[in-house]
Amino acid sequence: MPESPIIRIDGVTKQFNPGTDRSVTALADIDLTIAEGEFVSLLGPSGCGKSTLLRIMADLTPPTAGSVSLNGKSPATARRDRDYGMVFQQAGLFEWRSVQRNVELPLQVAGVAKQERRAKTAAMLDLVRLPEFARHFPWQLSGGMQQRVAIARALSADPKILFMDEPLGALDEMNREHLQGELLRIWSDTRTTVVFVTHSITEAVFLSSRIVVMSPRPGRIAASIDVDLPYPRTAETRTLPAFFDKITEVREALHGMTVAEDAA
Ligand SMILES: Nc1ncnc2c1ncn2[C@@H]1O[C@H](COP(=O)(O)OP(=O)(O)OP(=O)(O)O)[C@@H](O)[C@H]1O
Repeated sequence: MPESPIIRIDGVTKQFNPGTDRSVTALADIDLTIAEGEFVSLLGPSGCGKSTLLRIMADLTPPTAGSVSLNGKSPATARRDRDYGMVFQQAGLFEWRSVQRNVELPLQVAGVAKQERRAKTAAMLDLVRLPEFARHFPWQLSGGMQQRVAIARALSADPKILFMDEPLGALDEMNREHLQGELLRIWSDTRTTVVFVTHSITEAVFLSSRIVVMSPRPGRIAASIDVDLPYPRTAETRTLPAFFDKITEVREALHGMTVAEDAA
């Protein structure tokens, strides 16, 4: 366990609509620590609470019990200090703003002067390899390019942490694999800590330094699996026996848990 984790989750439980007949316990007793610079994927069956856990970390919904600390602060303070950025399945760009003006929006909200905003935005568009699209509008870009803009926007204020909720889930397979490679390059350039929600075992193994496997509802942590494949990972990584072995190990962790639940 990391000594001074950048993310610390202690005893988090989440109940929706408590005390009503629509009450749902989405998460139970989650303890998790994540060290600076890790790339951690949350993996588990649909409805196990992956998004809910991410949303609790990102101060989008409060836990019913337990606590979260980000960079030593409460999620609300970390949000104010722009310690984290967030990317969702839909890029969520503002259609009436150019790419440049989408990316600079968090800096504008933070009151950063125009010249500095423009310089930072240019650097971010270089990072995601879209420098020539600064003046385009979102509708002029492919889905994959829109997601790159969303990543540039999430990183524009230099957050220490990047929360990603199935950010590549809407892309076709080829685009998705390409963006996985790009995401690892961006992660290695920025050294941001990434927490990534996905349904895909292959995606989790390719990207992550560690995979946290969650059990069906109520979501609990069933396993934490280190992915010791060396970085940088490339198309060749996908052909290695060690890659397939890790996929099998993760699949068995998921399957074992499902069988145990079925037997219960
Ligand atoms: N706002 C809400 N009100 C009531 N129940 C909710 C709410 N949000 C989520 N839930 C329930 O909490 C459980 C966990 O949902 P969550 O979206 O976190 O799961 P998930 O693992 O991310 O699922 P998926 O992989 O399908 O996106 C589900 O049973 C869901 O129906």
